[in-house]
Amino acid sequence: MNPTDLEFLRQALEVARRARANGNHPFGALLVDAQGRVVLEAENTVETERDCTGHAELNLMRLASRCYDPHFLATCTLYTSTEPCAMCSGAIYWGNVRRVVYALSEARLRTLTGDDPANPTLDLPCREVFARGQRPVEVWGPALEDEAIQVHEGFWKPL
Ligand SMILES: Nc1nc2[nH]cnc2c(=O)[nH]1
Repeated sequence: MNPTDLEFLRQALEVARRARANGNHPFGALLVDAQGRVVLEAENTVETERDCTGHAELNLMRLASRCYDPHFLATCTLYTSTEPCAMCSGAIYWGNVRRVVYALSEARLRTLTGDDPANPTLDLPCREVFARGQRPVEVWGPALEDEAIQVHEGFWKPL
């Protein structure tokens, strides 16, 4: 990880703040090419689209595979405000993105969401999902967790 990675992670936290302001869960993701250009960004849309698969990273990968070919995607980095869940890790893998940088870990997210039925955390580290694939995906994180937690402050309502 380098200082540029931290800048892009902070941008992903901004996207997560926007998702929350737009009535969704506080998650956001960015796709950045090898020249350091942000080529796509996506918010979580679970509430407004009434779509249980509307996670930020899955929305990003759906767009990415429509807009770009897999050779290009292999040169990009996906930045996300929270570690990708198992579902999103699958989408990242199938889409051929080879580098992921995340802020908040899934395990730390679980300490915030507790037993809130809106987020029954699937606590499976993305590294474990990627390790089962046939092609490597480099993963960096957690990073900036204290900043990442702020985006979730007061959002989740554990029973
Ligand atoms: N990383 C991530 N985790 C989630 N858990 C629930 N929704 C999301 C999402 O959009 N992104």
